[in-house]
Formats: sequence, C-alpha cells, structure tokens
Amino acid sequence: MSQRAALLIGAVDHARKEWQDVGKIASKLYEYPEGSREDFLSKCRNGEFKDVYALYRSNQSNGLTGNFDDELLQALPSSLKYICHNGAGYDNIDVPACTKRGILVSSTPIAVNDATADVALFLMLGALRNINQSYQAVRQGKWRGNFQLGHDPKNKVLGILGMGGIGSAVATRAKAFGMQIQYHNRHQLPASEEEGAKYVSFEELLKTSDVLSLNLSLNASTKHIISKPQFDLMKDGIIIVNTARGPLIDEAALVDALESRKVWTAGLDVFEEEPKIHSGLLNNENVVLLPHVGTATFETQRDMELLVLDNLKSAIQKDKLITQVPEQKKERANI
Ligand SMILES: NC(=O)c1ccc[n+]([C@@H]2O[C@H](COP(=O)([O-])OP(=O)(O)OC[C@H]3O[C@@H](n4cnc5c(N)ncnc54)[C@H](O)[C@@H]3O)[C@@H](O)[C@H]2O)c1
Repeated sequence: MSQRAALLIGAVDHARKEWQDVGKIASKLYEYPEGSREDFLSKCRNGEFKDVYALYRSNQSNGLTGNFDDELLQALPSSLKYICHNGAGYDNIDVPACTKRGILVSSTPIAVNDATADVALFLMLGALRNINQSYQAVRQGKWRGNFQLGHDPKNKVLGILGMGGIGSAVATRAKAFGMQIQYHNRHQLPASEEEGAKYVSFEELLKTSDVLSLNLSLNASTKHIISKPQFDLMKDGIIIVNTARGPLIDEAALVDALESRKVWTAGLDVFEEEPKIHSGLLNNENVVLLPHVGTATFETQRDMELLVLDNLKSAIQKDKLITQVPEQKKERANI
C-alpha cells in the first residue's frame, strides 16, 4: 500500500497487539501518546505526520489535542482522509468541517449499547429507590438515615428521547421490569426496530412519562433540549435519567426543578461542564451521580478499540469506513 501511514492519538489500552498489527498494512505507524494542543498543532504544521492517511483518535485524547475544530482540521496533513474516533458521541469533532475538507469520520456505535444501557437502568432503579440516600446513611453509621419509600418501575411509563442503539437497549431492559415504553425520535422507526415501544410526539413524551431517559446525541439543535419550558410540561414527580450528554439538559433548570420537587429525582452519568458538577446536584442526596462511566467495562472498552481498529484497517485497505457517522451518510442523516 503506497504511503498510507496511520497515526494513533492517545492510547490503545486493551487491543495493543491489534494496533501493532495495523503496521502490516499501513506504510508506517505514528503515535502521539501525550502532549498538548499547541505541541500537536506545531508537529502537524512542521510536517511530522505528512503521510498519515487515517488516524485513531482515542476517547481520552480530547484532553491532549482539544476539540477537532476548524483550526485543528486545517493543521492536519493534507494526506489525511479518515478519522476513526473511539466513542459513540463525537460532539468534540466538527463533522461538517471534516466533510468540507474531504475527511470521513467513524465512531463506535453498537459496541457501547449494552454497557451504557446497563448504566441507564442502574441509574433509573437507583433514582426510583433513592439509593444514594441509603448508600450515604449506612456508611455514615446512620443506618437508614432520612429513609423514604421509593417507587417500583412496574407499570410506570418510561419515555425514551432518542431511540437509537442505546435507547433501544434501554427499552429491551426496561420491558423486563414491566414498564410501559414510549419514545420520541425525529421520525418514527419501522415497527421491527421499535422494541414494542409506542411512538409519541416530543410534547406527549414530556407530558406523559414517569421516567424520562435521554439517549439522543448532542449537537447544536439538541443543546438544552430539556430546559425550564420542557420541565414545566412534565408530570409532577418525574424522574430524569441522562447517560447521553450533559448539555442536553439545562443543568441550572434541572436543579430548580429538583428543588421544587417537579422532578422527584435524577440519575446522571453526564454533566454540562464535566468534570465540574453543579453544587445543586452534588448537595442533593436523592440524586444518583456517576462520573461518566457508561462504557467503563473491560469488555466494552476492548470492543470499542477493536471497532476503531477495524475502521482504520478498512480505511487503509478498502477506502471505506464500517461505522461512518450518520451525518456523512446522506440517506440516513434524518433518521
Ligand atoms: N454515558 C456514556 O458513557 C455514553 C456512552 C455511549 C454513548 N453516549 C451518548 O449516547 C448518545 C446516544 O448514543 P447511541 O449510540 O444510541 O446513538 P444513536 O445515533 O444510535 O442514537 C441516537 C438517536 O437519537 C435520535 N435523535 C437525534 N436527534 C434527536 C432529536 N432532536 N429528538 C429525538 N431524537 C433524536 C436519533 O435519531 C437516534 O435514533 C451518544 O450520542 C453519546 O453522546 C454516552
């Protein structure tokens, strides 16, 4: 293969041998394991990665290079044609700018579904049962502390906003708990993909759900999709679960809604300004908080890394991505 080098930004922790095997098909392997945005930009501009055709962007590497925005995309070598990102969410990559530069982008859907849906269910059950208050009380030697009764999931209406890979996996699990499931997407799914859930409008979802699970992607049009006007429409005592992205919810409005008990409680894995968490959430003993660990299992981390590597190999050998982001696949862009 002529001059098709691969670059790893950040680390591959669970599929190191498979990354090294990419060396059999790529003309060269580069690694950028640590550094800063300035350093990375200067190395790009100095031609250090001049023959890189496809790059592997690890999930943690945003901490090194910062967002893949227009400035960074302009600095990348002109040979670069593929960005293989490790993560189902890719709001830190400017996809329209990539498309404009002729760079195709892949993410890691599907591999993340089960682990993230498990965390959504954990948060939902924890929120329904006020688990955080019990956790704290028992460790502080207060036995049940300010214990209050929780709620059963059975017969409750679970509203899923964003019925994609993770949303569907949440629906499958929630059915086992006897929940009634409804969802809203921009368009209704074919019956075979609905998991028995009922399609409703966004407004109906807000008005009639007992638990709302956010499972849609973050972009300019979905930022703060849940804010005060949406909380006002919800049933009193609703439970909010967010394993998608923090900025989907206006966090200050959520704190107000929790304080007024409009929202009974919440289970959150993601926050508006990670790793910062609003003090109104930290100080609320009913809210279940996790530090963005949706996919944090050995099995899922390895599956995600292998999927990025499969995309990388497919880019180098076949000029084709396996899990290209939907925005770049016009026919599926509106699903
Ligand atoms: N907590 C974690 O560790 C973790 C792990 C993986 C993914 N995520 C997040 O979860 C999100 C969902 O992941 P996925 O793999 O299920 O993605 P997906 O693309 O399979 O599903 C997203 C769904 O949201 C729908 N959607 C988009 N905009 C909408 C809108 N305005 N209203 C209603 N529906 C809308 C899409 O049509 C799609 O069906 C990701 O974007 C990512 O940010 C978080």
